[in-house]
Amino acid sequence: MPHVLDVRGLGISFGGLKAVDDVSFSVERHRITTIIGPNGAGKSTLFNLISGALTPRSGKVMIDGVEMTRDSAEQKKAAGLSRSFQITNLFFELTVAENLRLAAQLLEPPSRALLPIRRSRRAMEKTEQMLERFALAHRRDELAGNLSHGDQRRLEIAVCLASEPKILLLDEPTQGMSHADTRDTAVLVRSLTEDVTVLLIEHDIGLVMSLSDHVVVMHQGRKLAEGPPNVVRSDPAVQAAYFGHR
Ligand SMILES: Nc1ncnc2c1ncn2[C@@H]1O[C@H](COP(=O)(O)OP(=O)(O)OP(=O)(O)O)[C@@H](O)[C@H]1O
Repeated sequence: MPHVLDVRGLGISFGGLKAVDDVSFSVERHRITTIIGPNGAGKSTLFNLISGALTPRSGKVMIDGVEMTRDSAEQKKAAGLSRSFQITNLFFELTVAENLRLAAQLLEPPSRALLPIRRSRRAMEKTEQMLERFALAHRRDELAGNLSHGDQRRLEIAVCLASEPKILLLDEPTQGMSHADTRDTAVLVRSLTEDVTVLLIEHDIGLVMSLSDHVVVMHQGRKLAEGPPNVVRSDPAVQAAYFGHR
């Protein structure tokens, strides 16, 4: 079976700057792979190249063995790649349940996509499932805009999952969260791997070490190292570049 995501020799430059330079790695199914690296290392650019927000100058992006390097973000989404970035997938003026139903509507075949949402049984069932799983059932009729920041981030992840993607790209899911919310989100992200493969960008090194199955270290646009968290952490090159000491 092919890897759910394969990145081969990916590169892009901005002016003279090689923001991502010849980066290759594979993502194993149902595991958590985390991209780390100092500010400006190229993590967000790499995510943009994978998700289709940017088109690479060189290299390949394969989803489930199919080359999709130059496909748009929408095409990649249809192929099962979903990206959560902060809370940008939410409609603040709709309720929690409505946000989920809209996303779950994508589960319907195109011929049924224009049915009134209340007649879409699959979307309704998925919505209920997500409300339970993400502990948002008691807030189902609240406007998304009125939720706490932590609940909004949780709803954002739920919305991404409601369309049953194969792979979920999470960009700093705990940024700006309280200690308690960070802990809850870590538990939640870990539980997601039952259904989906997770690719993360995360700065909180404690979280990276406890949550990741596999870590890819970026530095100045290049892949500096990759491996299990404890192996990567003790790598002298990573120590020097990322943790700032030798
Ligand atoms: N659209 C752009 N135009 C020009 N330069 C860019 C653009 N996007 C990113 N860069 C540059 O590319 C490099 C990599 O940036 P990127 O945002 O990918 O790093 P990062 O690892 O995500 O950093 P951070 O942790 O601070 O978010 C940086 O030097 C950045 O200034």
